[in-house]
Amino acid sequence: MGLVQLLKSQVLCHLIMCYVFVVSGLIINLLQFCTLPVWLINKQLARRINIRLAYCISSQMVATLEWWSETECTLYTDPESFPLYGNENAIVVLNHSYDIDFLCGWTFCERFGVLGSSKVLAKKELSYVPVIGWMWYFLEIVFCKRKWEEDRTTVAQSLQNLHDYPENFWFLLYCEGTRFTRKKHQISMKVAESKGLPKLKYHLLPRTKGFWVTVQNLRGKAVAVYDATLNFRNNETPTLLGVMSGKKYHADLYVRRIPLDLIPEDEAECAAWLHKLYQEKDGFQEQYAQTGRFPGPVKSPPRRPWCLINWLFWVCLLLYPLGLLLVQLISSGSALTIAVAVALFSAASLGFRWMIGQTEISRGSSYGSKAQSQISPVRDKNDQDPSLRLQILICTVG
Ligand SMILES: CC/C=C\C/C=C\C/C=C\C/C=C\C/C=C\C/C=C\CCC(=O)SCCNC(=O)CCNC(=O)[C@H](O)C(C)(C)COP(=O)(O)OP(=O)(O)OC[C@H]1O[C@@H](n2cnc3c(N)ncnc32)[C@H](O)[C@@H]1OP(=O)(O)O
Ligand SMILES: CCCCCCCCCCCCCCCC(=O)OC[C@@H](O)COP(=O)(O)O
Repeated sequence: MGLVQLLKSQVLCHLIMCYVFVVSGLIINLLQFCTLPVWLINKQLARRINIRLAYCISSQMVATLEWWSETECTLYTDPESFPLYGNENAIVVLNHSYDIDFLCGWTFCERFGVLGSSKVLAKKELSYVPVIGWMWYFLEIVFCKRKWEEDRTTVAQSLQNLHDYPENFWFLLYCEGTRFTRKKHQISMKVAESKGLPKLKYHLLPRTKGFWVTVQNLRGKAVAVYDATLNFRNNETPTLLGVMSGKKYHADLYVRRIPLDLIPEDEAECAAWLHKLYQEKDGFQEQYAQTGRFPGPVKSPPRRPWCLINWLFWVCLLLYPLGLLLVQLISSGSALTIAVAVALFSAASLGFRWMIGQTEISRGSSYGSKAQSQISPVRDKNDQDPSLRLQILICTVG
């Protein structure tokens, strides 16, 4: 291990990175809060300001991936679609199998110039995460409780609000609804079996309602669906801590552009369309497992310097006051002051670890792994015949 690599793997380095990220993030959150009056006077201006402020936060994580860990991100796509990426509004459908799949998604957003404006259908719990979750409020991110009866109106309304959004954005949908684990996979395949759907090997059974509501409500605004399938070379299982330790990963992303007009409007047909899409995605993953590559030519956009410049700016700005504080602390010689500082430092470290934990599949939710979370009583009563209901219940409990 070289000296630089050794340095990158040090906990102290990670703490400094987290310090810069959190303190700069909170400053930006505050600036975002200050845009509220602008919102009342000129909504589009407030949105444009918030896009740039959000970029200052998310691009720090992208810089960590691209410049610190030097992870390679390769794009497989057809050359005709390539010039359209970043120049139109699109719905992105991505597999949800890795701790850092969202970060790879962000990297492509950055390279196509839509990082600040990009959106996601995110679980409500993420809105409480400081910095990222708070930033998302001002970006008009669509949150869901993963309870359809509650989500159907709120999600549709939030999507409608995006119709006059002033800049191009990608709207990310993880149709699997939760991250892949063996247990969740087993359960979702039992659900697939009970619905007479073909089994998937590499994906959870997609949840179709969020996709349908998104497509319906973004019609006229988004023009395409980008079917994106992500994998990592050599069976790598990347983590955020790995990235922060300077570990270099190799991500491969296969993207197909599908015009939105080709997607059926009818809910049942749209659901069937999505199930078919996931069977195709599974096929691509199988090909990747066999050959180590996705179909189609490679057309990778290069990394851009802006996220690194932004990161260096915040590092320079925030390390000086931290150093000054440490010097003053040590020279104060007061045991009480030092004890308070140590306590604060420990609390901050725990907070940073909790934030990083949000990205870890091993600390993920139980959504999709319990029978009760899958069949709501209302839908149960209206949508399914009793024998099918019983069958699913037996399958999921079993
Ligand atoms: C050129 C480059 C291109 C691309 C680059 C790639 C990407 C970049 C793009 C943008 C980046 C932007 C931002 C990224 C940054 C950060 C993102 C970080 C994370 C946020 C992600 C999340 O939080 S994921 C979790 C939240 N999202 C979702 O859940 C979306 C999917 N879910 C749905 O659509 C759901 O339907 C719902 C949430 C709307 C409602 O959920 P609910 O559970 O209430 O209802 P469902 O109807 O889904 O469930 C019941 C039906 O499902 C059947 N069932 C039961 N058990 C299961 C099971 N285990 N698996 C599957 N299905 C199951 C059940 O039988 C019911 O069936 P019905 O037939 O009645 O529907
Ligand atoms: C410079 C680097 C400093 C890093 C500091 C820490 C940053 C923490 C950022 C937290 C971002 C959280 C995004 C998590 C995205 C995610 O993947 O969410 C999972 C959900 O989809 C599904 O959840 P689940 O049902 O639990 O699988």
